[in-house]
Amino acid sequence: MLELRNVNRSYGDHQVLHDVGFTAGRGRLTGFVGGNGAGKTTTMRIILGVLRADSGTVTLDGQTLDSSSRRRFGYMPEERGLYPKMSVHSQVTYLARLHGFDRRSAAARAEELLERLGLSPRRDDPLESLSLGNQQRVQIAAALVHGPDVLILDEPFSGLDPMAVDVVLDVLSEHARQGAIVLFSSHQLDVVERLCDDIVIIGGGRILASGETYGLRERHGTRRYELLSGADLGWVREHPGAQVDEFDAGRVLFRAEEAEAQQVLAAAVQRGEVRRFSPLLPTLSEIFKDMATTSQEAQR
Ligand SMILES: Nc1ncnc2c1ncn2[C@@H]1O[C@H](COP(=O)(O)OP(=O)(O)OP(=O)(O)O)[C@@H](O)[C@H]1O
Repeated sequence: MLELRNVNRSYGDHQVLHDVGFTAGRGRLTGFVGGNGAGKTTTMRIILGVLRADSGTVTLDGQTLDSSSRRRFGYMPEERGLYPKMSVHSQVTYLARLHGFDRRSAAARAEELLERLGLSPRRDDPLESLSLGNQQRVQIAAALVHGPDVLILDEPFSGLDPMAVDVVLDVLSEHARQGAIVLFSSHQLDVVERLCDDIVIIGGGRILASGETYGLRERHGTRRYELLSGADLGWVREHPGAQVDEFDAGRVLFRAEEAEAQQVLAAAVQRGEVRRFSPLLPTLSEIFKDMATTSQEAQR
């Protein structure tokens, strides 16, 4: 497990991280989300040891990190840094060689990753001739080349089309299933919601929430309910404790506490055939906006 505790960091007299603490577990995908300037990249750089924390600790399986344990890390930075003129295959092979693979296994490892990431047809093309999305896949191959124990990715999905998102997701999930820690930042909350086991939300340099994605959605906010009936549902608007968000004759979307929602359901059964009654969890995007607003208000 990767664990951060009470990590603080300032640039000059501007404090950008305030007692940041969270964990990222083995075998799981952990999404790190926050708005622009929230502190994601700064936190990731501290984990990687390229930036020092002013105070606080980062440990891996209980041990303080040093340069030797960090050799088992893979990193995909936000600013991409590969060789534009080199061919895709040579590039990934070269990086594998730097990590100590012999010539033959480096070439085989590169081949395997390019195949997995759908890049085989472009293996001999120079990086600069690839689309940005494909260059990004090469960057992911570069981060994975040595089978890292801890994989940290800054915005790995930005600029990828939905098919490419799925390809990359498969590769990352498979890597996590082999026992690695995979932590990545993303602005794409729909993607994070769909694919992450755990989530860490940061706002203004403070951790606003962390834990299992589903649990967070279950715990947070007032539930919404969708009710479909053969009869008109206009009466729900007058029902005490129910706040209607959408209404269209036989369909209503409303917010309510559990007890009131059950009363609405009972009343609907009295009035006609209920075709569907389903609680809807808030989306990550709704939770995130809510938390970001609350934290901005708290800091004013
Ligand atoms: N080298 C630096 N010198 C001064 N301030 C910095 C430096 N790097 C980052 N900051 C500031 O630290 C804060 C956090 O930045 P950081 O890059 O960690 O955020 P982020 O969450 O990664 O943002 P984004 O999603 O926009 O990339 C911002 O206010 C930023 O302006």
